[in-house]
Amino acid sequence: MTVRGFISAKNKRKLSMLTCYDASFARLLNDTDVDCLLVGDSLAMVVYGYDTTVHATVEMMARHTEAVRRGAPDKMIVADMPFLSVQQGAAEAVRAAGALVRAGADAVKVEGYRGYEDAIAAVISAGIPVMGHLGLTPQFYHVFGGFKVQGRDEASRRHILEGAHVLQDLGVFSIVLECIPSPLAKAVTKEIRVPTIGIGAGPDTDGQVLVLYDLAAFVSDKPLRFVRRYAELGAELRDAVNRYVDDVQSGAFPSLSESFEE
Ligand SMILES: Nc1nc(=O)c2c([nH]1)NC[C@@H]1CN(c3ccc(C(=O)N[C@@H](CCC(=O)O)C(=O)O)cc3)CN21
Ligand SMILES: CC(C)C(=O)C(=O)O
Ligand SMILES: [Mg+2]
Repeated sequence: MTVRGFISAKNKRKLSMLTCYDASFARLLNDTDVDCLLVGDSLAMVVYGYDTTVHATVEMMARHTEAVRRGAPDKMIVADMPFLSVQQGAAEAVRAAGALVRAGADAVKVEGYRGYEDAIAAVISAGIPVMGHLGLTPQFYHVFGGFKVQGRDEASRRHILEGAHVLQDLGVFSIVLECIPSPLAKAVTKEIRVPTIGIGAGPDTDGQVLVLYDLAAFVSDKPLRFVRRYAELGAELRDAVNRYVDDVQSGAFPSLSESFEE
């Protein structure tokens, strides 16, 4: 899949995207049908254990993008522009986006738009495709007062609808819609020419994205409303670890065939 192919999928077939943060999972996902990998700044939470995504840095994103590219040579990769990387002017935004592309990304994703339209335009002018991201933009955690569904009041609805048009006019190739009411996601999807990718935005977007660790239930937290668990790998892995510990304690592991002769 290429950025061009991504755009032309609109009104033809649904797009699928999953987060990926390391080379081993990238190798696995490289051999699946998923259209696109997202090196999400959610890695600050999922991989590094922070409470929010504001802790992700350009260096962190670039290092993980390199790892994902090594593991998944054939997949389209989008890398998140981390907190404050587009808010410090166009030159800084281009520098950060360039670092992510040199690390192996095909495109970058930017949360929001208001106040940094110029920076988004500069990144696109530099030859780096940009994916927008509206609705629950987690980098605005401290403004929203938590991870809260957006687009429920008229001002927020208007901000999201306007934002979709502003981003389209700036030239983004796609827009992620996160945690907004389904009818609003449907309206945005109908109004704009580029594909929308939803997470917690209902069934009517042009595609869907999930965090791989959520889809596979690696962590046994209470599942978020918008997550479907396609596997229970967390429970399976915990069970495997406990069987390993039992075998170590009983001496059943390792066997002779798992050991070297003289
Ligand atoms: N593992 C993981 N999965 C994600 O989807 C994800 C991350 N991490 N980190 C970055 C953001 C944060 N996300 C979140 C986190 C929490 C809610 C949440 O608690 N949602 C409530 C509704 C909140 C409200 O509006 O009252 C829900 O019930 O879904 C939603 C999105 C989505 N992103
Ligand atoms: C949840 C997706 C859209 C994201 O931005 C991330 O994983 O960082
Ligand atoms: Mg993100």
